[in-house]
Amino acid sequence: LTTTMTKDLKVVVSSNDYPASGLKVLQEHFTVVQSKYNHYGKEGITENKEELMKILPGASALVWISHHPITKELLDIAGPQLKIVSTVSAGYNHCNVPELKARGIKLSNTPDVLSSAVAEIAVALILGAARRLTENLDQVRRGDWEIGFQKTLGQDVRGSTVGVIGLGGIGQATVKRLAGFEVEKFLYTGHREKPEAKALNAEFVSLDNLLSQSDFIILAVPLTDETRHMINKTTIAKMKKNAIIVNVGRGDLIDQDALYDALKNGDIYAAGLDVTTPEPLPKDHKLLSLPNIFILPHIGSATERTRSDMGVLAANNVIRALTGKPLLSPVLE
Ligand SMILES: O=CC(=O)O
Repeated sequence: LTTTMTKDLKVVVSSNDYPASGLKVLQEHFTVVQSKYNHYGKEGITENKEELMKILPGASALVWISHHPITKELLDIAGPQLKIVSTVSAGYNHCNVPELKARGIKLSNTPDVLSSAVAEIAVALILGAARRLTENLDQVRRGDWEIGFQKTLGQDVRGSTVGVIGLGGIGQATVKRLAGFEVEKFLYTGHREKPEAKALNAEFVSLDNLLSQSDFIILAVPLTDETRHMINKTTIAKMKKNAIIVNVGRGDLIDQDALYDALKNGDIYAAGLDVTTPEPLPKDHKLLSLPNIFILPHIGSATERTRSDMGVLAANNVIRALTGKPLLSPVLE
């Protein structure tokens, strides 16, 4: 297909804050219609939903910037010519894969390009939780510093055992970054042993082993029916008392009621979360009443370079789908 032919094809971009670099790639090939609204912003979901209802009909591709679900209704409104949903995220738990599959619609995501940025946030969460940054920042903000040698003491990463649940791109990038912290031992668990683990000095163990041995437990798995609430009352009971849980995957990997109880009762030491349920977390949510939790507002991939790379990859997947070529990062094809 030549560009003049593909110019007849309509590509819908679901939000007004898609990176300019990605938009430029799309506009060279297609007629791009972009929503005036941001899924997350003040304008909110309702306005954007109405806008999408207006702009979706006739779309050949949908570039999806949000974790709001891809519903049957949206797909019906788009129409049978829709060839691909290109989600600008690594996670695709919001994409209704069975429905896309049933309709023969392709799905792509943006893994790998975000692994280092998300790993940097995993390191930030580790340090934030271990060094009690929530409490310590509070002291600075209040102008009421605790004085003394044995004040709010934290935990070392040096000499610790770090357990990674899900040694994919993000898990591997996190281990690489932590290598300089003099970690004693890296463990990981997942469906199968990973060839990359050898070079990282990471040992494959069962989930139970990882839970009972790790000082830091890092969640870097996708959210699926299998992983939903994998951190719960039962699995927390297997952890060490000084365990620190870090989550850069999805909020629903953790049963937050169980996490709250464990942090409140001192059954584990702390948690660092970049993802929660819901997002945004209401400011009166009970998790925010805890001193031993360090929460960030889902900023894992939120750097200029990474978001731009994600935008361009999503655009290139659209080009490939609409010109009959294999996707660069397929989920479904
Ligand atoms: O959460 C972010 C992503 O899945 O890319």
